Amino acid sequence: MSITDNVLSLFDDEAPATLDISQDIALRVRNLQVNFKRQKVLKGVNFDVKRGEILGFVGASGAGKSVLLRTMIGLIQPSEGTIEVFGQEFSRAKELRDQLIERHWGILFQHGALFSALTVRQNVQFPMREYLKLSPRLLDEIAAAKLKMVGLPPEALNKMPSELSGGMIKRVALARALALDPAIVFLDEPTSGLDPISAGEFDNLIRTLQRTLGLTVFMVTHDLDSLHSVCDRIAVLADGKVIAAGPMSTMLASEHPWLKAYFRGKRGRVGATM
Ligand SMILES: Nc1ncnc2c1ncn2[C@@H]1O[C@H](COP(=O)(O)OP(=O)(O)OP(=O)(O)O)[C@@H](O)[C@H]1O
Repeated sequence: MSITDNVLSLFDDEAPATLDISQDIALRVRNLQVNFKRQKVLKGVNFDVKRGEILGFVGASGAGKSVLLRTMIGLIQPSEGTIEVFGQEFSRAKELRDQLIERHWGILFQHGALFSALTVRQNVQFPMREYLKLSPRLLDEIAAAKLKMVGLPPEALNKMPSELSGGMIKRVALARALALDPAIVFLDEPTSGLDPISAGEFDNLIRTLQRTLGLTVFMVTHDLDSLHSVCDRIAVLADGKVIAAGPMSTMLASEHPWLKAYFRGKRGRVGATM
């Protein structure tokens, strides 16, 4: 039995020593409800994210996508429901088990959320310093490797976030999200604020990383191009619930008024005039 096993057993007899990331369902959300005072934002959300897929999550502005994402990563406490990460219930997990689960995911917040007083290198190394005990040399080597992975040159390592373009900030934030070799990545509007070419390149990067690293990706997005080009499946949030989930072909075939307006409306690819 390892030291981790022993410590875990002090907290909870049934706490696992490791997370079984080979399970088919990476994330399972059931009857998730979130209330703010009298406002019910999530009214019983149900969906799965399969291991290795990119799930795009859409919904009208204010529908509750950010609330859902923040609840899934433990920043908001749900009033009801469960979130399972590779079969382990996250919402009721004890502190140490939380860490066990959090070790397996990376998060890219909407605007990158880099630490402005830290260099790119320090930003990418931040999660490693928090969770791993590595030599400074190894930390530097890993930071350089992660940066290369997201298509940035080694010169970027010593830059401050204020010296980076919006696209570079997103890439550094992605490198930081990948720092702990996560199994799951949460992306909050990854292409927002990028020009169409940079957004397309970022989509390709996500797809390439998902394929090469076998990542599971949960992505909140308004970007129809991303939904068409990188998402394996799409889930739609409306009235506090998931009203549809499936591949793009299912979305395009739906006669639900909101889905029709969103995917086949003027701004959708099908409805767009050249
Ligand atoms: N901390 C909070 N306290 C109270 N209400 C909140 C809080 N966070 C979000 N809300 C409310 O929850 C609802 C959903 O907000 P949320 O930001 O999740 O929408 P969204 O779908 O992400 O929208 P957008 O696409 O515009 O980003 C909104 O009515 C918002 O005002």
